[in-house]
Amino acid sequence: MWVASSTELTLKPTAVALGKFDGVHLGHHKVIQPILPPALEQTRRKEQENTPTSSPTQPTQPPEQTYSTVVTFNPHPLEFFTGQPRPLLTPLDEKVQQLRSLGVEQLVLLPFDKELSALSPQDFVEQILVKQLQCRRISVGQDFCFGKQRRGTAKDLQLLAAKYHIPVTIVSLQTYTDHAPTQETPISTSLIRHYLESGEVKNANLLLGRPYTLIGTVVQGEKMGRTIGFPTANLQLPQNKFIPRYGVYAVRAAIVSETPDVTTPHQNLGVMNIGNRPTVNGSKLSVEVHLFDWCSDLYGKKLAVQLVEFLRAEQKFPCLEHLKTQIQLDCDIAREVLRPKC
Ligand SMILES: Cc1cc2nc3c(=O)[nH]c(=O)nc-3n(C[C@H](O)[C@H](O)[C@H](O)COP(=O)(O)O)c2cc1C
Ligand SMILES: Nc1ncnc2c1ncn2[C@@H]1O[C@H](COP(=O)(O)OP(=O)(O)O)[C@@H](O)[C@H]1O
Repeated sequence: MWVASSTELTLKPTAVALGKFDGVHLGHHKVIQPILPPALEQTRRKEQENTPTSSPTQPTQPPEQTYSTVVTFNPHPLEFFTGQPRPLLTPLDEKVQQLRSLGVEQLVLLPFDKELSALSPQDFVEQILVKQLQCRRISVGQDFCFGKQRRGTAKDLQLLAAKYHIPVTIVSLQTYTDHAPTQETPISTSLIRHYLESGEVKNANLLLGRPYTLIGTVVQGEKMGRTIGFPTANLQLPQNKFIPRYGVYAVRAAIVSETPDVTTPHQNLGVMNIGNRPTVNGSKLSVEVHLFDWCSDLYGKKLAVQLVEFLRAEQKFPCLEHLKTQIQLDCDIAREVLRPKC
């Protein structure tokens, strides 16, 4: 997938899905769907790529090729306006990986600055979408707002783009059925963040359409884990990764290459602790995983850890012996949680 940090570097013409897409959740999938080339078209393109010269059987006038493009803002507009770094469900690398798996060909990161934030809805359409991105088709969510002070709505976009004969698909908010009595709740990034903050991992995973995943490089810790019989791989996460509720989780993990593939099976089962380790008077955040049935070195490797279930809050134990007993219990519970159910 091509990642462009400006419109000059963009492959054109484009079919564009617009939004922030943090999390790339099930609602986002629906917004992205209309800009993806149909399966048949994808096959044709692949065939063309493999054919060195044009063959007489090819259609004489193939439809114009557009690049399926997700257009988003960098930094996140909230970060720009508040000056506060915003932790993300999917930092850039993970977002790229998720979009690629959906079949998106290009990600454009529009530099969100004073100039861009001051564009009127009309100027945004004319300058960015029409002139710079050569947009042929657009898809947005129903609640999409754009232009200066978020004045433009999805309907406005539809009207403005119609002047240039650009069709705009407005995707209604995807909902999921919450607890009884069946209540339809819109899927949103903020709801997923709420679930993760409160340890409701299963709900978060349901809305994401996949498990929430922490991807990081294994770094050295204080080498205490091995002394209590539970070595833990300490993960260094991207600085802006959203951290879920502190505590202990049942997890599935995979050792991944530099560019992790979403299809990598997460075969290694284990337990993860997220917190500051009050028992050993730790003061900074540590994210560490103990893998079951594993005994070799992981330093420097990249691990992708899927959160499956929140087991308990982090506690301060009176001594390491008590912590050790509790971790053994955590492992037993996690094995049960992770056991394939028939
Ligand atoms: C499953 C699990 C549960 C843990 N629970 C706690 C806890 O409740 N309180 C705490 O202070 N530390 C907890 N820890 C963190 C340990 O204190 C930590 O693994 C140990 O200090 C070793 O750290 P090291 O990897 O830097 O050597 C937990 C670790 C694991 C793997
Ligand atoms: N089952 C296991 N789970 C996690 N890490 C393991 C395991 N077995 C061996 N290791 C290795 O041991 C290291 C963790 O040992 P530990 O004593 O906790 O040291 P550190 O404090 O550096 O994390 C991991 O980084 C990894 O290289």
